[in-house]
Amino acid sequence: MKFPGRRKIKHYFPVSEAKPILPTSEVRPDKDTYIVGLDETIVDVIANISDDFLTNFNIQKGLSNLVDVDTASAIYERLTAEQSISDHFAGGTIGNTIHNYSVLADDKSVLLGVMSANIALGSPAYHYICHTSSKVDMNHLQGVSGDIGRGITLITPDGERTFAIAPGDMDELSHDHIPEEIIAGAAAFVSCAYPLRHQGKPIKQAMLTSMAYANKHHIPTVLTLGTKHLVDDHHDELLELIKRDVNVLAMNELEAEALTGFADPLQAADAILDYVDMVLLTAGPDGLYLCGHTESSLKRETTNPIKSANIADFNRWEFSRPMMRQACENPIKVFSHIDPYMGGPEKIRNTNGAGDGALSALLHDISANHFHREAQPNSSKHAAPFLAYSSFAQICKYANRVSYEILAQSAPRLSRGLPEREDSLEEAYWDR
Ligand SMILES: Nc1ncnc2c1ncn2[C@@H]1O[C@H](COP(=O)(O)OP(=O)(O)OP(=O)(O)O)[C@@H](O)[C@H]1O
Ligand SMILES: Nc1nc2c(ncn2[C@@H]2O[C@H](CO)[C@@H](O)[C@H]2O)c(=O)[nH]1
Repeated sequence: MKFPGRRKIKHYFPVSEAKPILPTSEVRPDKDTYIVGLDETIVDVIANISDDFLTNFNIQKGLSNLVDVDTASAIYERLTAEQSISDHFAGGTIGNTIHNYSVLADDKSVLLGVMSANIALGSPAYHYICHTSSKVDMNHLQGVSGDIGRGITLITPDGERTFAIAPGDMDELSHDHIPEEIIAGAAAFVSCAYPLRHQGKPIKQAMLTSMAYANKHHIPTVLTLGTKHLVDDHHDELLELIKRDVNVLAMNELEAEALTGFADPLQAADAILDYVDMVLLTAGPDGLYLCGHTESSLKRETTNPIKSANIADFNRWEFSRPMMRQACENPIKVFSHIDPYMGGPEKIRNTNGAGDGALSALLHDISANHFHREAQPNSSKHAAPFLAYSSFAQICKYANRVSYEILAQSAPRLSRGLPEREDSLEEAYWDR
């Protein structure tokens, strides 16, 4: 486990202690610190196109559109004829998140989903495996006879990404295949709302079963919303699920508006905190918000400039550490916001996965807390049952920094961790 993010002063964090036995690729619930993610396994097929291309195929810009096999083939043929396919990457919003988590934490995660039982060279499954960290344990995937999903990722000249998803067998994950003991030993369970749009497909029940196991074993449950029209189409069902099963909810500002009716991210986050313990809300060029609860007697005041918007002085307590609302005697809401790291990269070619990157940083902080609590239970860090290792403000910095890296690499999966030492300008940023 690597230390999450950077800071001037650290508590003792036993990262360099040698592991007592030989490493294994398979997660051992009683020994390892890991997170579990459930996803539709999707390979992203990246192509640069014009805005007209989207209009011609009736694809809604900026969203994830489900397409039938014929439309997918027609799009694919056109892209091939125009030689506009630039690459194949492993994708899936949760696949990306746990891959990035494993790269950042340099530690294990478990992927639950399907995989083609017979993998041919150059097939979607082949690309998926090639582009996934070896720290992602794939021993619990369910074999299927067909292909995994293909997410045709259409990049318009403004850098915006739009998906045309051809599902293949990606939704065939059965609830019988969910390993309860693996979820029971995790630092967190993470999934996305996408399985809800495949009503009648087994993956929805597999996701609900996983969440029920996570709740049964008091494992923090994290859900990311996926795409705006999914929230519009499944609003009530989604809200019920969130209220019942979710501790941490992640989304962008469009999804937040669809869920709450508030276009203002802060008001939306405030409303969502009535249902969940913590909210990560990314807002593209406006940066990101991390909001949640802490115990009033443990709150810590920020030394950053105080910000006001629709909530006055909203970031006052951002140096507090997140807690589950239930664990607080007198819970207060805490709000933190950060502008994009260094204003964002000079040129953004592709915004795909920037939000997933922020979520993987948050998961790293949650699992680092789990790791530290197991290793140093008497540390003052664990005087109360905190949900994460760092303060809201510190996690914002880390999440923001990771999003920047995704934008700078123009790919949703990190090919390497963050640099050990940042250049002088960047170092000053961590110290602030
Ligand atoms: N145009 C931009 N300029 C600067 N930073 C940006 C820009 N777009 C995104 N970012 C950074 O990336 C983070 C996440 O971006 P965004 O809100 O677009 O995620 P998203 O829509 O959830 O993405 P995805 O669903 O593809 O993962 C932002 O909080 C910000 O830090
Ligand atoms: N699981 C899942 N991921 C998706 C879907 N549409 C887009 N994505 C992924 O979202 C990621 C970016 O957030 C991309 O890498 C896509 O693969 C979908 O329908 N289901």
